[in-house]
Amino acid sequence: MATAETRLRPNILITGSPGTGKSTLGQQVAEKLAFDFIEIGKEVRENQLYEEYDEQYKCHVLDEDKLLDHIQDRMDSTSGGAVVDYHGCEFFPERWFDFVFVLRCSTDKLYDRLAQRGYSDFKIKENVECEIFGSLLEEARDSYKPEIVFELQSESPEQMDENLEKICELAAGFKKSQ
Ligand SMILES: Nc1ncnc2c1ncn2[C@@H]1O[C@H](COP(=O)(O)OP(=O)(O)O)[C@@H](O)[C@H]1O
Repeated sequence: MATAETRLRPNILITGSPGTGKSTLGQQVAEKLAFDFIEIGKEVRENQLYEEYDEQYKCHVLDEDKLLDHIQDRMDSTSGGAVVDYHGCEFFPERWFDFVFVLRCSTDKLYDRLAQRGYSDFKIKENVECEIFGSLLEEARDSYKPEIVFELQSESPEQMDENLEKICELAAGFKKSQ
């Protein structure tokens, strides 16, 4: 079972409210570093890692145990190099991640992005409120050591580029900083 001390490459978690840009940025980070991109939503859908369907939210309810079992070998591997994207973080084993990035976005921009996705008013409101309260940042700070948690604004393409640079720089310094 690998830890930060034994992993050859860092494992990276990109979290934040839905619509903040996790999958767009995660894809770019994984490509630039030649890491594996683990998009949790996609893994859950493709491998039926869910319980019942939630009519109100129009989505399946994640089965956390099934998901953790499903990605465990990749996350515990000594080679590391996983970029994980999910709008939650407290149920992952703490040892899995060397860096946790929390994307943030203003509520008006987030509203537009979620409306463009065709989300219901109910679902938009829930997600925008989650962003207003900074729920994901709080969850990340409660779940991981403060020195590995980074808050990143994700409102413009320029910020997306800056975030990509910052993550790649930190990943490159991973072993040096141990
Ligand atoms: N920094 C950004 N600047 C401008 N548009 C962005 C930014 N980040 C994401 N977007 C756009 O917002 C939408 C949601 O992004 P996405 O990566 O799917 O979010 P998430 O994975 O967090 O749900 C997409 O249309 C994406 O192009």
